[in-house]
Amino acid sequence: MISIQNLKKIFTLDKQPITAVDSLSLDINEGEIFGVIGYSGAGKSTFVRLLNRLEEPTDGTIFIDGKEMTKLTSRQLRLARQEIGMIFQHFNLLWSRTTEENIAFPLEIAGVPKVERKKRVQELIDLVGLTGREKAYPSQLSGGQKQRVGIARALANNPKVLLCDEATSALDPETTNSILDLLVGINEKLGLTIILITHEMHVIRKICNRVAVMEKGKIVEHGNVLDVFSNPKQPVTKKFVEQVVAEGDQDDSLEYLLTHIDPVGKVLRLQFTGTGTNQALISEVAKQFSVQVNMLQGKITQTKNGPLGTLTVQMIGEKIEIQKAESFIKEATVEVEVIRDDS
Ligand SMILES: Nc1ncnc2c1ncn2[C@@H]1O[C@H](COP(=O)(O)OP(=O)(O)OP(=O)(O)O)[C@@H](O)[C@H]1O
Repeated sequence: MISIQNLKKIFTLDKQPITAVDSLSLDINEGEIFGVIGYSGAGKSTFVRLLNRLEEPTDGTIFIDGKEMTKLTSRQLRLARQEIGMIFQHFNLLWSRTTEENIAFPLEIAGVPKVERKKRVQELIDLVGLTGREKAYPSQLSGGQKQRVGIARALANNPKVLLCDEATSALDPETTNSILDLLVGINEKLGLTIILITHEMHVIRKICNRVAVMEKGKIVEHGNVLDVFSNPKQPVTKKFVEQVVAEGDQDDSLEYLLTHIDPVGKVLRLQFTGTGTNQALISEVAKQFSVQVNMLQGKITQTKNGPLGTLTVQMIGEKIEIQKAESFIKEATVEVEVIRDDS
């Protein structure tokens, strides 16, 4: 759906060049939710604004749905932008217009006749869960409701792509989750390609299929969310991963725990990387084999593609039963590391 080659944006500030996006190349598939994560100043906003040419690229090419965005005339660009919706951190609503008037705005610009417009606005209001709030002004809406108006407005002209610029950063955690659920629902229902930029790992973990990590205008690492976060290579990626799987903290307390448990059985560290496993595994082990499972510590987080994290357990029982249980766990494609063997 989107193909970007060698994209570059250099701003000039006080006669000094600032490279905000640097030789960036990336392909984004149709229908996926693609996350871009990075710290403040990494170039995320500039990157996403280059996609619909809210910023003009200094160099490089951008193809969206087969159209070379960088080559479009201003009239062609206006039409192409109807196929690219965008939502913003601070919503960017028109404060003197009601919910329905805000949503109708892009339809008015596209020249959609009044009767059709009315019908479409009502459909969108129902889709984003704002039924009953049609006549409210933005000042009368909560943050989450304002973002719902922003989403409905972005979807008005049936875009193929939705760009989300820190769309949940101004919202509390609960509202963030409800907006993320709405985005997933829209992605599934409409088959829309979503590009979402954020500095929050939680957002990536919850809804993205793939992720790119940005630093100093470049993509330093990208791939499937589980692959990138179960095996982060760059220091910046490792820092983000620690937000959801704090392994460093765990090693110290494990050392302590190991000196305080009976030296029996086997201590295993199970690494969950999403491939066809779930937390029911442990209860299954306890049911099928004559072993006791003593949970020592763990941190498992759910991603869109399955669980990710580690669990450290002590297996107590006959040596042969422990071996059987260990093989069973390995078959479930969980990585197993023996931390201590007293069996
Ligand atoms: N219009 C502009 N003029 C000059 N420099 C700019 C402009 N817009 C962005 N920059 C610079 O480009 C770099 C990247 O900024 P950008 O806003 O894209 O980063 P970001 O990752 O989105 O960070 P944040 O989340 O803080 O916005 C920064 O050094 C910023 O100061």
